[in-house]
Amino acid sequence: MDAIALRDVTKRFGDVRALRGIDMTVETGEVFGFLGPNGAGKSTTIDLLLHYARPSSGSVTVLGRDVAEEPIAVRRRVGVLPEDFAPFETMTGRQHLAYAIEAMDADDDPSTLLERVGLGDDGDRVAADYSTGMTQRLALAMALVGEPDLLVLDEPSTGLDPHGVRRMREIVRAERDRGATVFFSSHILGQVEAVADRVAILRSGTLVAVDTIDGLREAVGVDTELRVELAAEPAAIAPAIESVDGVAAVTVSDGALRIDCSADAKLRVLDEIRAAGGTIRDFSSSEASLEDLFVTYTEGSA
Ligand SMILES: Nc1ncnc2c1ncn2[C@@H]1O[C@H](COP(=O)(O)OP(=O)(O)OP(=O)(O)O)[C@@H](O)[C@H]1O
Repeated sequence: MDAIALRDVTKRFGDVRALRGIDMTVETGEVFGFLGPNGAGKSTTIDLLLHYARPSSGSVTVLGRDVAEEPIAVRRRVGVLPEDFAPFETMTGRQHLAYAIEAMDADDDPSTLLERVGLGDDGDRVAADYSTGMTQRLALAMALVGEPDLLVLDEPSTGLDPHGVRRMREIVRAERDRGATVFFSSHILGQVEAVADRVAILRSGTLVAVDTIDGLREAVGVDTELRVELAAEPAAIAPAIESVDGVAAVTVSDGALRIDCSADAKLRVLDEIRAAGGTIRDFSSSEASLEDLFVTYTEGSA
């Protein structure tokens, strides 16, 4: 069973075509990052998953159920961290959790959840007084109530300090290890890279890529820059490397070879240098950042 399946989903708001035919499957047990620039349609997609809004056309299946037909059954198995969570005026963090536990008919211990998200010392404070990051931690704790089969996290890192970001990542991994599926939206790319098994990139309501991070790098093509220092003159070796499969360009700078190549060509390049008689003193490689990939996929007119 897929955790999420969208089939030819469109969503219009008047003249705005927020989603333009989305086909996407999230497998059970994976951490799936949902990326896109502002206005791409991420929140709209999440609203459809949770039946907060209906698609203009197409079908949305979550945990094997058609969301339009069984919205309540679906929601009982889904933990949600909404983008715009605002605590109730007078309730403490602990009371928010007690409320969520009752609503989910679950038996979690509020103290354990508060500890888990790093609010162990603040559970009895009024949540409306929490800082942005603390509010986000509380929202995550509420999403974890009842060991949901699917976690839907909308921009979960918003407002978190580096400790909070790390804790969020650890919780996401722990939830995946427990068997849950995690679907989270973000435009903070490094965090997606660190934790997602696969990512989808949305641009102006259209999916432009669904792949692993490595797969995206490969699809974009030239993605690795190798710098190799040789014992002898590098220019003599350069022609031999140009013909290696996956190499896009070879240049000599500062007495070292600079090779632009695909990620899987790195070892072939080093082998070829040795085969051509070169002695490698040192080498380093830098890979295209997710930021570069994101720009590659989302820039230009829609
Ligand atoms: N209720 C609405 N009425 C009219 N237009 C809407 C509505 N909700 C969303 N839109 C439009 O749909 C498009 C997608 O918006 P959405 O909020 O899904 O983007 P997003 O990817 O979540 O962006 P962000 O990263 O800025 O949160 C935008 O053009 C937005 O203006």
